[in-house]
Amino acid sequence: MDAAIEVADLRKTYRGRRTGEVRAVDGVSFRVERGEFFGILGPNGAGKTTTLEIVEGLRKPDSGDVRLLGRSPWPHSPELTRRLGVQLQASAFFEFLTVAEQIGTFAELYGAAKARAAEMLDLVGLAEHANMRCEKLSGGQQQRLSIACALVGDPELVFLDEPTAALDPQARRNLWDLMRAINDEGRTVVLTTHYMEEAEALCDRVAIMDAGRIKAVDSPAGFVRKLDAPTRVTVAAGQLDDARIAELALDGTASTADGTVVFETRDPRKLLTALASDGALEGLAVRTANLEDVFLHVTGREWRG
Ligand SMILES: Nc1ncnc2c1ncn2[C@@H]1O[C@H](COP(=O)(O)OP(=O)(O)OP(=O)(O)O)[C@@H](O)[C@H]1O
Repeated sequence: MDAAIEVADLRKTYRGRRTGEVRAVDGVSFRVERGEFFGILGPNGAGKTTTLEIVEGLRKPDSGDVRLLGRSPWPHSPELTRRLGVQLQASAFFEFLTVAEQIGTFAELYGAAKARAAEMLDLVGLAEHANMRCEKLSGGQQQRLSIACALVGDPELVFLDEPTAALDPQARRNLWDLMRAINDEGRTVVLTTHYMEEAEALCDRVAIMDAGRIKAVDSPAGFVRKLDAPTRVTVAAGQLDDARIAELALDGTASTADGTVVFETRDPRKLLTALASDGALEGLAVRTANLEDVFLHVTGREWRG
């Protein structure tokens, strides 16, 4: 079977009078399998939206090739469009329409049944707001409505461009559940995000993007495993004397600052057992490497999501 997405060597340069030349996408290639939850993670301006818009067939690249479900997005074909669900970063709703009218318009465009529109509103938790005008919805509700509109045509491949940007943590978690459910139904999902934890929590594989390029692609766990970074164990100072700290640090490092002792070890189990038997667990914190450390390693830059 064809891959869900195959992208080869995409390039796009914007030319502005004030900004000069910006190489927004600078040789991007990747492949997404059917049924995958694929993330494109990168800071603001990395080129995620431009990449996604090209892949969706909304923007033409300067060069490069895109295949969606085995077909080129150009020229547009209704057969292919019907199999795609696109949620854009800034959704423009017809503000005078109600929620039901808005999604009804999308349902008509996709040739979907009225019942399907109601079902989607239910799925995203907006059924009781069906008669509310779109302009009255909160930010989170608008994001959910735009996802419902993207799903109404029952797409195989769903694109979500930073759907949780600017949402409060609770609304973000609710959307995570919704995105998981969409993928669990067998749909391929492509998500752009600048939230590390989001990519870590949702994606089967993540492409780390920076300055127009994809720097690496792997599963979140695979990235961290390959990094082979030590575990950082912190306890409150004052529970261990210097000699014991040095002894416990034998297979790693230890430093004391700001009232805490920080160990870096490759054998956290042994260290934690020793700390427990010393009764020195006050202020304990254990931190393993995460995608933030991976980003630093892969790009040579601190994460500034
Ligand atoms: N229409 C445009 N005209 C000129 N420059 C643009 C245009 N769209 C994007 N850019 C520039 O291209 C670069 C990549 O932008 P893009 O929006 O693709 O990145 P992004 O990773 O999606 O960032 P964000 O999270 O802020 O949307 C940025 O430097 C941006 O300023």
